[in-house]
Amino acid sequence: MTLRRGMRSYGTEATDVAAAGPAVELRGLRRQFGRGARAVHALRGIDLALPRGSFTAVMGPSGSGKSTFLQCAAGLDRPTAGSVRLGGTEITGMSENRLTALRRTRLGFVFQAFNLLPSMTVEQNIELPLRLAGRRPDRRRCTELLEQVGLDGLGGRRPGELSGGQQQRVAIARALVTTPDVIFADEPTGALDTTTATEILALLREAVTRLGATVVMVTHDERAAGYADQIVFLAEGAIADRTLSRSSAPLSPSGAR
Ligand SMILES: Nc1ncnc2c1ncn2[C@@H]1O[C@H](COP(=O)(O)OP(=O)(O)OP(=O)(O)O)[C@@H](O)[C@H]1O
Repeated sequence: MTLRRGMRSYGTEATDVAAAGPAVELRGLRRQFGRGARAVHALRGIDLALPRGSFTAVMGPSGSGKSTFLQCAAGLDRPTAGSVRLGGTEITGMSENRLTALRRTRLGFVFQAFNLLPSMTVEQNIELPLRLAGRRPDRRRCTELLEQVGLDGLGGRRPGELSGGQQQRVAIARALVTTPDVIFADEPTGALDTTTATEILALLREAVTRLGATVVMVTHDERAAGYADQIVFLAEGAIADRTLSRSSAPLSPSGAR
């Protein structure tokens, strides 16, 4: 499965000023649950900068802080300390309304359980982020995305009439529709068989390589992580290691290539 050429590219369209900076920048990120003797330090000071157009896998044992990392980086949870910049915008301290608006317009999400709305058609699911952001649904864009993810002609179906792999393709199209700064993927192949998982990972890889999308993916699966440019290993809430997965280009200390 490959993304077709001739697609809308990412990059300079919305935020030229910020375009030069990293897509994701985390500084001294801490997240503590509870207090005193019962405090759990889920994140203990994460420093990480992810360039635009990069694919990062986040791995680590159960309880190492992967979900907390994703939630804080995507503005779904508030860190106890530190800062999160997305597409050059500091989100720490943002009001809930502004955060919601930012998530709708500038972030994409792909979940293990697909999280499509069953009563809506495929096309309506893909257009949903545009509607929520108060933007006009764009039929041509939707058709283009359906082609890109290999679902031509299936726009009128409902999610229940699709296979798991097809549903995840819809979720990827939905994540791409707003041309977001970052796509956060949480175990996107966790519910899929090996062959289908490979197709979905190849699709995410191509969204990065050909469209210039930025993907941050939490996964337990080493093979899945192999599709990323780099793997960040968490252990007990800290970055224990970082390895380049596909490229041999060295990473600078700040994480930018
Ligand atoms: N809401 C919460 N309240 C208290 N502790 C929490 C909360 N959420 C997470 N934790 C704790 O923070 C730590 C990190 O949890 P997190 O879910 O981020 O790990 P994970 O690496 O995603 O684990 P898994 O791979 O099992 O999903 C764990 O010790 C967990 O018990």
